[in-house]
Amino acid sequence: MDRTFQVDLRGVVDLLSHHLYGSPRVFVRELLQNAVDAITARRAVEPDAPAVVRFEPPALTGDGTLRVHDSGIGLTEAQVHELLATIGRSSKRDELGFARHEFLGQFGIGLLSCFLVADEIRVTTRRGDDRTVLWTGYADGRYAVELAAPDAGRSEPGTTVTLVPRRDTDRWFGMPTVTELARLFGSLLPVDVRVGDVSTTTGPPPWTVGGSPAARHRALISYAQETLGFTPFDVVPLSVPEAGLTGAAFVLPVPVNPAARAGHRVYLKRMLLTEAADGLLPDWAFFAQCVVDASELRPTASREALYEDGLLEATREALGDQLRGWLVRLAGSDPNRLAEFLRVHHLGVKALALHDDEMLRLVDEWWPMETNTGQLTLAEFRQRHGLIRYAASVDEFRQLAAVAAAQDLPVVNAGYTYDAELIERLPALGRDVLIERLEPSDLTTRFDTLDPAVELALRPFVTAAQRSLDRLGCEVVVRAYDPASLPALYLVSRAAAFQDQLETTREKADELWAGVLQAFAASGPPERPQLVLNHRNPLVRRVTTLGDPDLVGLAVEALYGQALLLGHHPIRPADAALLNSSFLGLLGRAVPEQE
Ligand SMILES: Nc1ncnc2c1ncn2[C@@H]1O[C@H](COP(=O)(O)OP(=O)(O)OP(=O)(O)O)[C@@H](O)[C@H]1O
Repeated sequence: MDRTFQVDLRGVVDLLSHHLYGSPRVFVRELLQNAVDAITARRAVEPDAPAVVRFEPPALTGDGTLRVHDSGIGLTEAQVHELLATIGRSSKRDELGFARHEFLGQFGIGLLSCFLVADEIRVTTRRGDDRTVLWTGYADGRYAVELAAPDAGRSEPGTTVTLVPRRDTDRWFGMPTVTELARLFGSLLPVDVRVGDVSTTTGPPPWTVGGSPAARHRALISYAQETLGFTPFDVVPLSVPEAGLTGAAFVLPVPVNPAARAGHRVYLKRMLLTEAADGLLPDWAFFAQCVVDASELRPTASREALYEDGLLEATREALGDQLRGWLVRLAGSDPNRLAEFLRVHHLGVKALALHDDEMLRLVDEWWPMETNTGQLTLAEFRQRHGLIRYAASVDEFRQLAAVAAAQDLPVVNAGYTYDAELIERLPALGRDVLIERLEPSDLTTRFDTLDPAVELALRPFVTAAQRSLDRLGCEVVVRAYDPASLPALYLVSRAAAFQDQLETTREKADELWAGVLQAFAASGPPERPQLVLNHRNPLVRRVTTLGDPDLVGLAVEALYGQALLLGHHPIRPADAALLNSSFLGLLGRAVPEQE
């Protein structure tokens, strides 16, 4: 024999309150939604029927209950039995079980949310000229239906829902709370919602208000100030017809952490769904906060988030296109504003440019980068210098920018977040874009070698100098280069830097790991870092002519230490010890001994 499931209503209410809804406050929304749907249904057959919903909190009813009156379609006795007594039954789905387009509700559980705050729900309803029906439901699952006496029925069609508050839920029934919640959820609804005699609806969404575009823009700016709490950098109108979506994206006036962005305010059929929707815009668009109203997007059952489906995905893409279009238009019409925008949101735009050619072009053309020939956009840099040579870290740029400039070698500082990856992606924009990462050791090839006679004369000096730096794994070279004021430059090729790091790690690692790391070590003689002394520097010249080998050692060590410091190179313990001993040694020589 077939049997029917029994439902323990207390269990279901517990499920709703702890696992579905974020807060009991949703009962106001569900009541409002049912009233609006009932009005929609009535006006479909009776277009001139009144469209009023009125909340009466206990302060007005005087009997401790909250009542909500609507001028909706009402229910017949048969419908009361069918719809109110079965969880999950809804009049708002079609024969195939799909949510009907014109209604807010669809799941058939909304009324249950009232049990989050009430022990008893009474529905007094009249459909057309039918007798008024009274339905009373209790939190324990019992319900009763009766017909009102002919002279005690409602005077007009419509429904009144009465909630008898549960113990300890008073705070949800105060006049200010009910008013605030009615405003929050329903301020844009196309019906007149009142709490007592106070209207809580403000009319249509501000982005649909007629008038000139400039007036609408101003209205949206004040809307953002009042509702979102900031003055937007700009407002972008949004529209996605497939989703029945209209709205506006407010470009944030300050940088935001992409990971901690604020959600979007989403209305479905002009009823607030959430103030913190996720997934409405593509991730990269974290510089905008949207307020939208959509008729076709679906809510999750809790009505607190958007349901992730193909339509939401297509909508997200369309909204992304609209924001991208705004950016591109701004570049064309108001470059100064665009520069201002980039100053605030460059990180977001750059993150986007990693995958998007249009955005890459925007960065290429408009984002000023630090170079050793001043601030330039990459496009300007290419125009002036052809090849984009870049230092991939800020330290590398600092070490080499001035020296490279003196060798007429323009270099871009690509050490900031995303910059190196963006430059490496630039050739995607056109085959004529040439890029090259600066290799520090290449600089030496630009320095002038010395006259052979001079070189020969310097040999004893170089041998002495090399002896003192051998234990540090550094090679001493003498060249002539600009600027003459720079006595020495410490150059380390990327391969050598890697070997260096490997060596340090190997010293610290245990035997097993040291063996593993050994496998990475380059075969063949390692490329050594170089200390390139500048023969154009007067002090260096004097050092090269010193007769005392000890003093040569001290001087070269001091030059080595200074080159390390100037170039922001890492200082190893051996370097620090050397810096110390060379400084004290030189000081000892400079200060004559007292007899
Ligand atoms: N104020 C009202 N006037 C007329 N009918 C109502 C009213 N409130 C509820 N109903 C009827 O009761 C049914 C169940 O309501 P309930 O709020 O539980 O679900 P729903 O609105 O259909 O869907 P959802 O769970 O998405 O809100 C509704 O489909 C509607 O037919």
